[in-house]
Amino acid sequence: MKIAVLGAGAWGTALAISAVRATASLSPAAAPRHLVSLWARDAAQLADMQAQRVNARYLPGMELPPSLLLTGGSGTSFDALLADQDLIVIATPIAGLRGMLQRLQGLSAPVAWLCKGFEAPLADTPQSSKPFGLLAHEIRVHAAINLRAGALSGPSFAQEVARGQPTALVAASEHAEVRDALVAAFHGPTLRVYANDDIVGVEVGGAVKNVLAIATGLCDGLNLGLNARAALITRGLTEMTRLGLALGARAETFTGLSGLGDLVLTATGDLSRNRQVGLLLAQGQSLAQAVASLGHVAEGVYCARTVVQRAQGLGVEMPISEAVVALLDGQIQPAEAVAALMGRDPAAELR
Ligand SMILES: NC(=O)c1ccc[n+]([C@@H]2O[C@H](COP(=O)([O-])OP(=O)(O)OC[C@H]3O[C@@H](n4cnc5c(N)ncnc54)[C@H](O)[C@@H]3O)[C@@H](O)[C@H]2O)c1
Ligand SMILES: O=P(O)(O)OC[C@H](O)CO
Repeated sequence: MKIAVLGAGAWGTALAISAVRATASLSPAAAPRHLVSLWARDAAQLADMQAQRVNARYLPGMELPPSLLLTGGSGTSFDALLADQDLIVIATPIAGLRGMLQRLQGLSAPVAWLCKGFEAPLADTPQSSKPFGLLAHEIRVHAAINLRAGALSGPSFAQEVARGQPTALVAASEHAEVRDALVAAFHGPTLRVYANDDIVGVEVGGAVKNVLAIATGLCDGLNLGLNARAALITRGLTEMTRLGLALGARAETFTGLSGLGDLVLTATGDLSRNRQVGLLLAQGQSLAQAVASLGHVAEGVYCARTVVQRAQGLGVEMPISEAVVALLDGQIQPAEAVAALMGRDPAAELR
């Protein structure tokens, strides 16, 4: 297959490396499985990657296979890159998705995005017509309705995928040919790709787990204990599921890779940028300091308010996400967030 990956951050680079690799062997000299192009927005970063054959800014220490084509630029060179691809993968944060989809309008190749989150509400849109930030598949409806597209999601740290460590992902789309293209592109000896047609559930899971990972990072940074962490993860899964069901998702998706799977990984794995934000806030850093020290996007910081707004609009209770928003907005201190959650009235576990 010919595959173009648009965005040379940590995750786009890792998946590009993975798609080139034909076997479990990490030898850069092995024959490539697919013809893969990695497109970088930043000219200086592109030049550096071409010179060093490493993405030192976003995925240091991982050699780029010789057959991986490194490219950049816009205008006709961008159009030429897209002209004859079998799959186009958008590897930007959700903030860049709308612009990318608009540039891809009219293409017939399947398109997939990797971002997990809700788009921030658009500043120039009247409150009355579109008050909430959107999930990625909702952005597609607004920006490029004719594209056949979907999401590649699930529990996956870029560094582990680039190293060829065993990982399972989920290819989500209402279009079977998009799911099939993602499986054909990425399923291999070290990466299993499952298909799911519940894109709403997969995207709610991927977005909300980032907010919950901030909460568990905070919990662990405050040394509240393993009981507290297990409680946060479990009750977090409940509130994620409630929002998903209200948005039209299927319940089973939340016990799958993009629900429980990604929540466990991100809430407990120190490679998570969202968890790191919680850990740094617990140390007394300001949100600005925590975000600046990461150097990578932590989507939960940007979408927590939208998660809560959409839940409130649907009458869905999300107390953990609400506490994260109050904390990120500086309305409460970490210890007060804990007190607010523990001080809630008794409730039935199942409602
Ligand atoms: N890193 C991971 O392990 C991982 C795994 C799964 C999913 N994701 C998701 O993938 C998305 C990208 O994450 P990442 O880790 O690669 O981020 P990153 O911070 O490592 O890199 C982001 C990349 O996107 C580019 N970019 C930023 N804004 C852009 C815009 N408006 N238009 C075009 N390009 C833009 C940057 O130049 C950079 O190359 C996020 O939504 C993240 O939640 C990441
Ligand atoms: O580093 P995070 O917190 O953005 O998480 C990365 C992936 O989404 C984990 O699946």
